[in-house]
Amino acid sequence: MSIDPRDYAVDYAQRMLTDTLQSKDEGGAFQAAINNFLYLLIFAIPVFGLNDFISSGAYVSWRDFVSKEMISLYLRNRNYYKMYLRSQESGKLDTDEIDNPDQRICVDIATFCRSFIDLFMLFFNSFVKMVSFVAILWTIEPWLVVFLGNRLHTLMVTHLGLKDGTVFHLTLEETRIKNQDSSIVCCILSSLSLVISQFDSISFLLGAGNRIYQFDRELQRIENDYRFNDGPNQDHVTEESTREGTLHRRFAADRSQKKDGGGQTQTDRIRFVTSERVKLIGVTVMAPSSLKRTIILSDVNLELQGKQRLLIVGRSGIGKSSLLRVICGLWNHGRGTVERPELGDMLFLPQKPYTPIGSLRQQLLYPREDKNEEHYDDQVLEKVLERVGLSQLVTRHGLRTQDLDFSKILSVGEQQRLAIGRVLVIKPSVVVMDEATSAMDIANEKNVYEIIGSLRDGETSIISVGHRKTLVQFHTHVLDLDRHEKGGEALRTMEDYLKEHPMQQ
Ligand SMILES: Nc1ncnc2c1ncn2[C@@H]1O[C@H](COP(=O)(O)OP(=O)(O)OP(=O)(O)O)[C@@H](O)[C@H]1O
Repeated sequence: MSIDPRDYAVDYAQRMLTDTLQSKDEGGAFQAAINNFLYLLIFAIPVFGLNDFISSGAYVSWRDFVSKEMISLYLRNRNYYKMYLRSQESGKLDTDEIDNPDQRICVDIATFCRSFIDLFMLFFNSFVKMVSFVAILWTIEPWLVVFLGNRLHTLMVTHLGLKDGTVFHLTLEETRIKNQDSSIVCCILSSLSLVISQFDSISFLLGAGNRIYQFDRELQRIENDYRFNDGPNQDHVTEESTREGTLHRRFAADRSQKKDGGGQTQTDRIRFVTSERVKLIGVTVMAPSSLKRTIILSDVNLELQGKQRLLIVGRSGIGKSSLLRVICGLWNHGRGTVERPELGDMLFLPQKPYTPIGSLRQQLLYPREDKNEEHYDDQVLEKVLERVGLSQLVTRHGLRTQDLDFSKILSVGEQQRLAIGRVLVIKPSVVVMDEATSAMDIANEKNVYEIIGSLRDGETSIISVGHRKTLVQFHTHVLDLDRHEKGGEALRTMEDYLKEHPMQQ
């Protein structure tokens, strides 16, 4: 059953024409009907056009706003990476696994906004139409409204089991009213049965809404963890705390005890302090399981000066990646203090870089926020790509032209070089690399370390984890976690380390 008001307007005009033809154009009624038809067109075209314009405009603006908010929350404070880690831990933690975050942002928000606006317009139009038709009916015969009220109830029930045509005939026969009245009955009936006819759209709306709600709730949870455990308040904790600071810490302590059923205390959180250099003081790293606190590494001490490049080595599973996550503020489970620059001044490069769907330019600017984007010149970015050996990508895809899923287009080695391009854009004071060159050939790996070594006049510190022997030549110091496990001095110069491990050369 059609419920588009345009159909009813056309039906109404057609019926007027038919009536005048049936009455054999008494008194120039046909000409009047033609004129009415023309007036209706002149009035209806802009009104219906405006209706579409407003609903499409509302959809685009709303979708744009919600998507930007979600993207900003997703990318802020490395939330995307924390979400990825949480999803891996979901078997061990009481968290929901959030699948396909990109799809939730791209598709679910669009589906939700579109369905909501379409349904809203539909219900609104139907409501207005029903009220106006009831009013028309009232002007024809007031008793019809009361009579039809009772009949409509029966027809609504019948409608569930009958085809539209049958309902139409039933309506005609039962009410024994004129053509106009019967079409009014159909209108009212279709308005009332809207929820049934729109059942699919309502299901889509609820499904998409639920997926967005889950995603948002998980992001808020991660964001709260950041605010109370890794965030700026915690970074600048001093003994002479303000009232606000005291409250924040008390809240964080209450919260962590509540969350871990009292099994974890405030002392099971690593303290972060902003500093120019990376320094670890008595850092113990724990696995983020809510049930059992397994210690991965205990009492690690380390101080890294500018120009120093640290390679973290040790057997598989000893805790190299976990230590990097702690340094970058992705994990805070454990004890001790981590001093490090502001997170915005550090760049963490995992083995498989995150490539949000977008243009080549957006890949390079990630994780910089949108508002800073225009600050970067296209030519500068093209030079960056040239330096990491990816200038052919500009010819192939353009810098701004296409939104692409680069994780499917580029090889892992190329994605890793793209991530190095981000280092050139951001020029951080500390670069943390977790097997970030593992898929590159030797020449590209050498080029990458030379590039990072040349940043900030060589003042950029590097902390790497990797198993390849070739990495030794690019680092000045080694943190040997195997030695640390045996109780020996873990931090040594590369020279000393190589005396003991000549095979690594
Ligand atoms: N989310 C987690 N929850 C519980 N345990 C974890 C979690 N992530 C890592 N672990 C455990 O912590 C230990 C250290 O893991 P990590 O990834 O840091 O080792 P790694 O030295 O980097 O290993 P590899 O060289 O193989 O990459 C491992 O025993 C691992 O199983």
